[in-house]
Amino acid sequence: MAMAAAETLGQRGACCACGAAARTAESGGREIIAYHHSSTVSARLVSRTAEDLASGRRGRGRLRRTWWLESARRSNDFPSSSNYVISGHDRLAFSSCSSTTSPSPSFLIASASASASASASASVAAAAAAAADGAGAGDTAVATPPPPSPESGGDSAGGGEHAQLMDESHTLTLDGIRNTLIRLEDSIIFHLIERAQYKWNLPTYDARMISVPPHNVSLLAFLLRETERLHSNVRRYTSPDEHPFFPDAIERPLLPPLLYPKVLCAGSCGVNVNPAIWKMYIEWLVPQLTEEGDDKNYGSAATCDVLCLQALSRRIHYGKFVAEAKYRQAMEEYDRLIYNKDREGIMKKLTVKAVEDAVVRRVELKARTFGQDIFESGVAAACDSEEPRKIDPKIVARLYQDGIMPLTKEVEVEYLLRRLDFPRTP
Ligand SMILES: C=C(O[C@@H]1C=C(C(=O)O)C=C[C@H]1O)C(=O)O
Repeated sequence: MAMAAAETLGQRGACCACGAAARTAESGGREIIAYHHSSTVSARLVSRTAEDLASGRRGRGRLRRTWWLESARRSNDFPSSSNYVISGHDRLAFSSCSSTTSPSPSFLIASASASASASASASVAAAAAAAADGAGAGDTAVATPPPPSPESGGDSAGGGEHAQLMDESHTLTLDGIRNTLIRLEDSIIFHLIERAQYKWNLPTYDARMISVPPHNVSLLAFLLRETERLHSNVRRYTSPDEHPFFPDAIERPLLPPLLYPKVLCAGSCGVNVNPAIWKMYIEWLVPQLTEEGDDKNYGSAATCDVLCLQALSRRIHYGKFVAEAKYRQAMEEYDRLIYNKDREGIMKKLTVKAVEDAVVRRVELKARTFGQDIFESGVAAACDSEEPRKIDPKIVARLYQDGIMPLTKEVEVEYLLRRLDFPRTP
């Protein structure tokens, strides 16, 4: 079927997945990204200007149309000049590969010329990311503007070469990612212990009690926003595991861009559950964690809050890497669930109850251990004693059980639902 549609377009190209012959049509400033992908084949048309394509610059790509070949076959709705008017500025690529067992997720890009393929790959991924933003997101998953693109690095102050980080995408393993999550537990618990030394200090969170100009927001919102703005200057939010709470505050980095290995699919930057993390933290966690009342240490409390929120966000959005690793282990099955938009089925498939139980047991023990005093004699209170701790271990266990893990899984699901629309950049 793919071949038939490709022949309708009547042009030539090559499938980067398996080297099979492919068909493309090209004539200018728009492009269709086509890819075959395990059991599904799809084609996407993303509009970009001819100038953007020619310069390899990231344009404001706009998703025009997606064809799913499996459903297209049923409805006779093939991407052809009869159901989409291919203008003089359209470029189309369409994989003719009929394989249903591609070795890895991949896609085919119609580049302006064969020699431009490398930069075109990057810019098409950027266009796809931009299209993801335009598509919007669900209740908890809020679209974040993609970080300033490495391709546009010439504008950064400081100049210099793009630094290419080691490409470790091929070593992405679930065990490796789980180890990172375990290490992040330590950071979260230590930050919570720091915050717990101050009282609740409600005025820190209520703009009616302390309102900071110019946006007249709460003290915490002000401090976090300004922290993010400052950190964006040193390219914090160009890292795929960092997500801002205030995307509108992000500025262009002063440092030249780092080129991160492309591990996640291009649409992943559209998944940002920080609004839900913020709500959970302020409305549930802080009141549980702290002693009720007001000790006037609003600035100190807010400083701790910033570190807690950033650590929570990092851990929860690591779900994208978890999802990618899980996807690579069972592509065919996930493809089917994603294709059917089976949110519940995806959630069921990625949930590992035994791992979750172990996480809850471990974080409770860590909180019990880290939250005790070490005496000069070097003898700490016995781990299982009921000596008061700097933090209630049961609250940390509940935080993971009812907050962190459900949100991590929400990120995993949202990421996977975008996984076929935006394949991993090769
Ligand atoms: C993160 C994973 O995915 C899910 C989420 C978990 C978590 O947030 O800790 C634990 C197990 C899974 O249900 C994983 O499998 O490790």
